[in-house]
Amino acid sequence: MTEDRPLRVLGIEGTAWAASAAIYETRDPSVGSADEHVAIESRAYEPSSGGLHPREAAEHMREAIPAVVDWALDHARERAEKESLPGDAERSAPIDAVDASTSPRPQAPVDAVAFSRGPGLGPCLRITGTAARALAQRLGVPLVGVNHMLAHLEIGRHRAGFSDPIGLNASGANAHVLGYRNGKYRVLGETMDTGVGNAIDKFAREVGWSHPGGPTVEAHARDGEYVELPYVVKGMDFSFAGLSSAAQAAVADHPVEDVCRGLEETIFAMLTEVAERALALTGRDELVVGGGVANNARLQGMLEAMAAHRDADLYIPEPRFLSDNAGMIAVLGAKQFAAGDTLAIDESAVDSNYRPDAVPVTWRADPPRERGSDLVQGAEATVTIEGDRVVKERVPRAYRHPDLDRRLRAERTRQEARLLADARRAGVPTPVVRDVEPRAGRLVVQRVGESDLDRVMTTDRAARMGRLLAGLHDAGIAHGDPTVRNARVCGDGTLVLIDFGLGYYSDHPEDLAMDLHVFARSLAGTTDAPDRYRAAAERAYLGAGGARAVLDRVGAITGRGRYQGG
Ligand SMILES: C[C@@H](O)[C@H](NC(=O)OP(=O)(O)OC[C@H]1O[C@@H](n2cnc3c(N)ncnc32)[C@H](O)[C@@H]1O)C(=O)O
Ligand SMILES: Nc1ncnc2c1ncn2[C@@H]1O[C@H](COP(=O)(O)OP(=O)(O)OP(=O)(O)O)[C@@H](O)[C@H]1O
Ligand SMILES: [Fe+2]
Repeated sequence: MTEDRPLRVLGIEGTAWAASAAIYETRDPSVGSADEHVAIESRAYEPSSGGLHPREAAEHMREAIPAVVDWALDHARERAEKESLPGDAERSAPIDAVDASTSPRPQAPVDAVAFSRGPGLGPCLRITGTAARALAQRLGVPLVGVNHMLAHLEIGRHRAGFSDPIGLNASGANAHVLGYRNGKYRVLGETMDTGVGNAIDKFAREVGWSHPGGPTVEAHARDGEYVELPYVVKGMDFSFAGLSSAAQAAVADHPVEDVCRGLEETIFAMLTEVAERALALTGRDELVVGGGVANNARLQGMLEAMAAHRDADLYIPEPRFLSDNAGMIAVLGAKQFAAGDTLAIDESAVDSNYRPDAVPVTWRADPPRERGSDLVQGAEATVTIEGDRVVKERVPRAYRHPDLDRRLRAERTRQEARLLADARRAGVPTPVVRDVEPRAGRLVVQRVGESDLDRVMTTDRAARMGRLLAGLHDAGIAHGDPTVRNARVCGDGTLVLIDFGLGYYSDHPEDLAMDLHVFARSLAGTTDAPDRYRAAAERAYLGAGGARAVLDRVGAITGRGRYQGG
């Protein structure tokens, strides 16, 4: 902003439970700071019983949105009156003499109105959208449509001053890990079923606790002993459905405090693990977190321990920016407004399934891309090269409960050794296993290849990867994590598959399809021509026995990340 008066943006949030409005005032929305001005007013909807009822929530929005917006406008007017404006002639110009796109806020207290366009509950979104449109028109200022999920992460990037972090969204209706690349935020991993907050809230409701259950579960977990529950991570995707039902069943045999502890330990270890995998895959060293569940002290502690372990910078926004709030909408709205990313009223429809990776990112530049050092720091193991051997050690993870940690390290080491050998016998190139000590989490294998695939990706190599997966699947093995970092390229161009730690035996199309999905995801997160590589791999994969059925499932998985409210 070059003018001497600041930019002031009104944000409105109303996707599910929080009716919220905020005023963000700044001289430069590309630079955040801890003392910048963000004023937020929110009214929470409390369900009469059970979980969120969309109709009731919409009724709440109808009542509360006008009230919080009035509060925010009053606040903006007070701020505007305090501005010293020597010679600010345009402020008093009549509205119709000024082109709102070049010189906004002729008389209005704000320069733009930003609103949550989705994802969220349809009836709530429509009320919020209508309010935002009416207000922008009445004030004669532009309207900005904000993706709620990106707002959850951009507020952290903004306040931290990070340039290119990985983002972990831990909210009620969602759970995903995002990384920016070439104009879009790419989904690196996400829940295969419910949102993380919903999974916890559902368990809490079954136990008879009121909504939202997250804070109640947290309070009980503090006095609990860990109990084992299903831990499901596939590549960088994860699942909570089986976990929720197992936790409900476990209440019959264990004190509820213990089940709460098991639930938290398991769910948050899954989220921390995928966040770490995303950092390792993309070679980044900054992490931001967003969403209501990120209020949880145990999740925060796990992420802190993980980040410290790998020397990454972690930023957790203050609580008022974690749970749904209009402050994050106003801040991202201001960035979009400054980039000219505004909406025509007749193109401003809300979208209850608005995916974060569907948003063209107008407000930030591409960072310089380099993969730092050659030091090998996998997501879960330390890999040491000793001559023609590679020693892979699954070192204990301090963020995990010791019982869960022991179990995962031993299981994965044992399974990896078995699958490497079986794949090899089936004709799929893998390193020869020299030694395995599951309890120590230690595996010694033959050193293979000259480079990881991500560094030397070509269409031909993508096709080779497709053929290797076809061979593996014909042998009844799902790799579990076939990213571009888990294939090695030899001098003659052939590929060798490594890292079977998440692999398992299966011939279900859904499981096998996950492999192709994980590979495609990793292409989008690390290369510049993901669609071409993906097409080449899938074409080559057609050589596999049940290829058609598997490829059909891949399509279904890719389209799966829908908003699941309530
Ligand atoms: C689309 C939008 O409407 C939705 N918003 C949303 O879910 O509200 P949010 O404020 O981000 O998160 C609410 C969730 O956050 C959980 N939560 C709040 N405090 C918690 C705590 N201390 N521990 C665990 N969960 C907590 C609640 O139980 C609830 O499930 C979303 O972002 O997915
Ligand atoms: N047999 C091998 N020969 C040569 N290099 C290897 C071998 N095994 C592993 N590496 C190198 O070490 C890196 C990490 O190994 P691996 O993927 O097995 O560990 P990880 O911790 O499970 O990693 P991630 O979970 O991030 O994929 C590989 O990307 C590769 O560069
Ligand atoms: Fe949210």
